[in-house]
Amino acid sequence: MRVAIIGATGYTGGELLRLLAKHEKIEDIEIASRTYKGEPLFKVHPHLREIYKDLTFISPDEVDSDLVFTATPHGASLKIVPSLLERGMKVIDLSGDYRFENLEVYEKYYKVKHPGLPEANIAYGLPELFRKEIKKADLVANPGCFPTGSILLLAPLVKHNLIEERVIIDAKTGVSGAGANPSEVTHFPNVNEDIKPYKVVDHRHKPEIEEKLNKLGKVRVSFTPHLAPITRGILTTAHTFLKENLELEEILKLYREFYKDESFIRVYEEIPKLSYVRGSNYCDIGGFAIDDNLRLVLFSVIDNLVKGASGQAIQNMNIMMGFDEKEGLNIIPLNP
Ligand SMILES: NC(=O)C1=CN([C@@H]2O[C@H](COP(=O)(O)OP(=O)(O)OC[C@H]3O[C@@H](n4cnc5c(N)ncnc54)[C@H](OP(=O)(O)O)[C@@H]3O)[C@@H](O)[C@H]2O)C=CC1
Ligand SMILES: CC(=O)N[C@@H](CCC(=O)OP(=O)(O)O)C(=O)O
Repeated sequence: MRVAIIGATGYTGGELLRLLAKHEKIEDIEIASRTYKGEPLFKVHPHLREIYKDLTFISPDEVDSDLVFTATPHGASLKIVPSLLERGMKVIDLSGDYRFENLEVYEKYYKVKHPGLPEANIAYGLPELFRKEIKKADLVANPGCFPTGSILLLAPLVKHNLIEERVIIDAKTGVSGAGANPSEVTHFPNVNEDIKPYKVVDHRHKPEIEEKLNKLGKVRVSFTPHLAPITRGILTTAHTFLKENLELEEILKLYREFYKDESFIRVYEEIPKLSYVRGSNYCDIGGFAIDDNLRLVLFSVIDNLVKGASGQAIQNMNIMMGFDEKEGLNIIPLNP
């Protein structure tokens, strides 16, 4: 199979290349960039030197593959994706441009005018919940990194109607979530030895989490992200209130049952740590605790560049193409 990556110079593009190098079904890869056309891959991704021989960047409009990963910023994907679909290519878009069914919500949070959804089978690419739709899709909207950790963390409780409508999600993210372009916010002295809340009530992942969880049950989401002095990883803490008293064992059993057939979800009693999933496609869920106000608190961890982006994109490709879902993703986490 022939795949292309547009935006291959970025962090998620580099991570796609790292993972695709071990994918048995990939015969050929095209890498596209506006700024590095004609340059060899290792100029941008020196860690991939010798792994891909003689691979050079082409221009995005030269791409001609069976499937294209658009690892481009929101707004840019809106301009690139429709013509790829028209030319008969399948697309997995890593931006937020095709994640929303309600385009008014997209426009409100992204401050970008949406031209409308293309005539194509579009699926939200969270395999654990939407595998059937992904199988039939021509265009998969790969989920945001925070939504991946948050939706997987809360789905069993919402689906089984066990919690009150309002939930609070507090998440800490690594700096690679902001992409490869440095900024004042991501400058080392501004991040190091500090933790900074940002977009405390209006982050664009709040409505994404809400729209998708509402397919399972009624829920209203409050979400606050924090930037932490780490490179990779998202730790998500959810505060929920149980409708009735439940034993922790019952909740753990419910989670194990809900995810029993899922290769990339691990459920356990202990509080999960970022290092348990670093570099891998796992989402670990654990640390369940209930206080005397019936607050149930629980945690998830993912690697934002893997399950939160490129690993999940490959999982989606595997489903779309009928490959083994784990192909290319048998990665053992890097602990510590
Ligand atoms: N980083 C993360 O953890 C996650 C990122 N995402 C999403 O994935 C997408 C890629 O993210 P990430 O790799 O971090 O971003 P980067 O900023 O690291 O890379 C994006 C790449 O897109 C290309 N690009 C930028 N603007 C345009 C444009 N107007 N037209 C065509 N190409 C363009 C650039 O390549 P060049 O200049 O060489 O053409 C750039 O290297 C984004 O939409 C992001 O929101 C989603 C989940 C997690
Ligand atoms: C640290 C940091 O800045 N993280 C980014 C994560 C966004 C992302 O990667 O997802 P989208 O594709 O939805 O933009 C943020 O909070 O906006």
